[in-house]
Amino acid sequence: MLGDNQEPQHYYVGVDVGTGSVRAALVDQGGVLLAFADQPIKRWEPQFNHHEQSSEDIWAACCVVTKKVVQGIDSNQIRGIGFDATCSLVVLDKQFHPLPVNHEGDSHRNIIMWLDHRAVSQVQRINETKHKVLQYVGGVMSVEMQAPKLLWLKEKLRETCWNKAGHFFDLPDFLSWKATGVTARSLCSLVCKWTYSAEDGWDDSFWKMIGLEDLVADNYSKIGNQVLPPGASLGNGLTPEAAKDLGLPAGIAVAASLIDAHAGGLGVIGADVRGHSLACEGQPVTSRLAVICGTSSCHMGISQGPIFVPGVWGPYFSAMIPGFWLNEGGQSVTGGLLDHMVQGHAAFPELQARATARCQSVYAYLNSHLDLIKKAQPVGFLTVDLHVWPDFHGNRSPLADLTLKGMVTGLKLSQDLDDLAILYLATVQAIAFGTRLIVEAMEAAGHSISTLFLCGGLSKNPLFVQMHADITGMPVVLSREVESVLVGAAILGACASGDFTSVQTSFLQQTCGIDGPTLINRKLRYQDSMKLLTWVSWVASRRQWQE
Ligand SMILES: Nc1ncnc2c1ncn2[C@@H]1O[C@H](COP(=O)(O)OP(=O)(O)O)[C@@H](O)[C@H]1O
Ligand SMILES: O=C(CO)[C@H](O)[C@H](O)COP(=O)(O)O
Repeated sequence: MLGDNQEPQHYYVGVDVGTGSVRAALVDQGGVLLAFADQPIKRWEPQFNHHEQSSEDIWAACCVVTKKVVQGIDSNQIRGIGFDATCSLVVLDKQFHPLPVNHEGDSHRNIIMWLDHRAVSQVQRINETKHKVLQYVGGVMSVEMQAPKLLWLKEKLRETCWNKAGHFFDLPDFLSWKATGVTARSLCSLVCKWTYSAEDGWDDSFWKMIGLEDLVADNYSKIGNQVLPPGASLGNGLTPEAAKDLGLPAGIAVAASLIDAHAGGLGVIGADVRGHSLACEGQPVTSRLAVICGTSSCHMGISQGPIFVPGVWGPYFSAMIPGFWLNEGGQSVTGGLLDHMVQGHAAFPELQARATARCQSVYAYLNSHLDLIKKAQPVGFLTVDLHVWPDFHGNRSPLADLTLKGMVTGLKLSQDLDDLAILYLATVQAIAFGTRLIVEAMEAAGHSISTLFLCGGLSKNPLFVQMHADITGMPVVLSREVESVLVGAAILGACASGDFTSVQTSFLQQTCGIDGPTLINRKLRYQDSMKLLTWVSWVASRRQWQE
């Protein structure tokens, strides 16, 4: 029961749609996460580099997890809901029904996923235009953005998809439409993936130059001509139909969404770090780099003015934190690469059996196995002659080259569990070196970064976190709340509810306190510098060879 002076408790729901699963959380007005649920989602790869999903499957998963987290809660106390999602392309017809994005005509598969690389020829032609909008995506458009995918649909599926399409949504905007019936797009998705400018709006000449003039003729109604800042309240809130689906009251506030990496950035970048003797204490928030590590890793750095970093997406105005410019570095597969390397190894069945016997995840088992095999030797020595080049799915940043492939040097004939553990370590190190290259490119262009703030599934892996500290030489901060991406989504809902005036004044500060033990040793240790020297000379020789 509430005491006389006690305010009634308010709750917010955050929903995060990642590549592999959908998660939801119930968060209170102090930013504390009270309930969590997750649910896997389907994914199809009908041919190499084509990756598809289903918007109906994803919405159904959102409903399952939301119903779970609000169970037992008085629905009158739930004030708002926010969504974030991967920046995948959802295609619907004029009546909002799913349209196929594949040659098979399977309309269930109506999403071209963010990591889909089918539009290679289209993105090459877009980049050849050297249009000025490309300055705002790091100088080179990525095949993972929406314009090349739209062009692919027009060129390859004109009859079955393009001519019938009524609505192309970024997945975060699809979810807010599904919840409210409002087709307004978030500034975040349009600026980051669709070449929209927060200051100047759409650039007609770009769309005409790349052969998508029909979108202009239609006044952009298919891709968005009403744009709202993330966290803005949409329409009349949750529709009765969506409310029934989600198990929430109709009419509660629904926020304009964020892309998942941006929700993670919002969830961690404002952390209150006082009292931990960190370099960033007393420094501006622009000295922090949020690194959101899931299937991919995204490196989010903000600045007061625009900074143009070759090969790093942006600068994007107000796309993550209102009033700040954003640069977004990225590695297209990180968690996805670790899963690929580990699951594809001959010793994987043995690893799985041993991890299951100990009730551990395969990664926890591998980390303890590395502790055993390194014995008195420092961990960096284990990989002095084994190197991984991690661009198995091209290089997003800073080389911005989708044609790059992965590589492993130093392999032997043996394929036992020790070899698997060492290959896994070398892969983690290669990913961390990738982050270092991105940080160096951002700093060379004018960013001044002193501290990394990690979140996402990979931040639960202590080896991954430690290697990022060792290899970048920077302290790594982890939020007390592990599910920071969901906190970011809930911040949107809190903002839309009107209980807070902006995303900055929501419970950002309270939420992102840090734990003592999560502060990571910032010193490069000797063993790691051994690896550093060999890797850096290997990278240098590989670059020479490419040139
Ligand atoms: N407890 C854990 N320990 C180690 N790695 C983990 C753990 N949980 C998740 N991961 C890694 O994180 C990745 C998934 O992260 P997640 O944020 O859930 O991804 P997504 O948002 O892309 O669905 C997996 O590829 C896996 O490698
Ligand atoms: O490009 C993106 C963000 O800008 C993708 O949405 C993101 O990389 C995919 O996220 P995750 O790896 O967590 O599933």
